[in-house]
Amino acid sequence: MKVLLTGSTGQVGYELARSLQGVGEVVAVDRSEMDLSNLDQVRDVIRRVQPKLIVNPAAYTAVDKAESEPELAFRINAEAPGVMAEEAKALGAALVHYSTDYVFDGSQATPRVEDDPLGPLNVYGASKLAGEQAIAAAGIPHLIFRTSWVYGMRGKNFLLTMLRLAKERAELRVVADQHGAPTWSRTIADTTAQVLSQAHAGGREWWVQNSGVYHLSAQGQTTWHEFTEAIIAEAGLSCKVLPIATAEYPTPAQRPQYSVMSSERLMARFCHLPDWKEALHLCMR
Ligand SMILES: NC(=O)C1=CN([C@@H]2O[C@H](COP(=O)(O)OP(=O)(O)OC[C@H]3O[C@@H](n4cnc5c(N)ncnc54)[C@H](OP(=O)(O)O)[C@@H]3O)[C@@H](O)[C@H]2O)C=CC1
Ligand SMILES: Cc1cn([C@H]2C[C@H](O)[C@@H](COP(=O)(O)OP(=O)(O)O[C@H]3O[C@@H](C)C(=O)[C@@H](O)[C@H]3O)O2)c(=O)[nH]c1=O
Ligand SMILES: [Mg+2]
Repeated sequence: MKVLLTGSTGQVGYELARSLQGVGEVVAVDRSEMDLSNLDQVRDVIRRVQPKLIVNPAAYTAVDKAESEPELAFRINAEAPGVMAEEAKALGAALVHYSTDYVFDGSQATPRVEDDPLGPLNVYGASKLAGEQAIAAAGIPHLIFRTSWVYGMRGKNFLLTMLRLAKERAELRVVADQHGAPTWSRTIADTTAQVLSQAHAGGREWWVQNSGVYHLSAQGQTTWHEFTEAIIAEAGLSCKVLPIATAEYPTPAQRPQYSVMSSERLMARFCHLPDWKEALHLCMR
């Protein structure tokens, strides 16, 4: 089976390029070959490759910058996935896509389930929600994995930022009133591969039964402050980490106060997900 993989230079895409090897023949394209802001090019590449499965971790992920580039964020995060869905429909292909905890407004302090009300607070979240909707509307076999606070040992992420800052500064000031679940890029890729091997075994009927949205986050919950303390401890560093309020760290984009998601649906149907601290330990080891 031919699999078209986007965003292979990103955190999740890099891991997927490895994890999907068992799923099929992977054709990985980067921005130079398929620029998601160029919708004609997205169409052309899919028509040329003719995949049976498209896996799309590529996205506009600069949360603060998106506030001043809403058109570009929507083109990449909403219109391009919409084009992928249309082309998948024409080819009889399935689409695997990724979304975010930032589709929730974070006003309720209990883990969100897939069908809970949505209400993104920022442009990035709104663009990702529009992408989900475009895919769902196409009526194709699809999986949308909503994940959160992604980190890993490569790419741009909070963990690497904090390790860098910890070496430059005597103390870090980090918000302690935003709650979420840090998720290792490798957990996302390996889980995707496991689900897809079940899909492969189940054939067409599997997609009819299982298409839809799934939360895919590490178990447990924390704050950016506590996550930073855990990173510093795992790295054996001794930098002080001061808890601050969101108001003390002003940013262009508003972020949800509580965006923990329940991954029970995914775990009940497919496989277990690790606790965030266990995964962090494995990642940093
Ligand atoms: N990062 C996070 O904390 C979270 C991410 N997600 C979602 O998970 C998915 C994977 O995210 P993650 O791997 O962390 O993202 P990264 O920011 O690590 O990677 C994004 C990828 O998208 C590519 N990309 C960006 N713009 C374009 C474009 N115009 N054309 C082609 N490729 C482009 C980047 O390419 P290049 O290297 O050229 O820039 C890169 O490969 C995304 O859907 C994201 O919305 C969900 C929750 C949290
Ligand atoms: C660097 C830094 C950040 N912060 C705060 C700012 C913010 O509220 C919080 C997280 O900062 P970041 O900008 O790294 O995180 P952010 O870009 O908001 O991360 C999000 O990215 C997108 C792509 C997602 O989909 C989300 O799930 C989430 O992972 O930490 C501090 O308090 N102190 C600091 O020194
Ligand atoms: Mg960021």
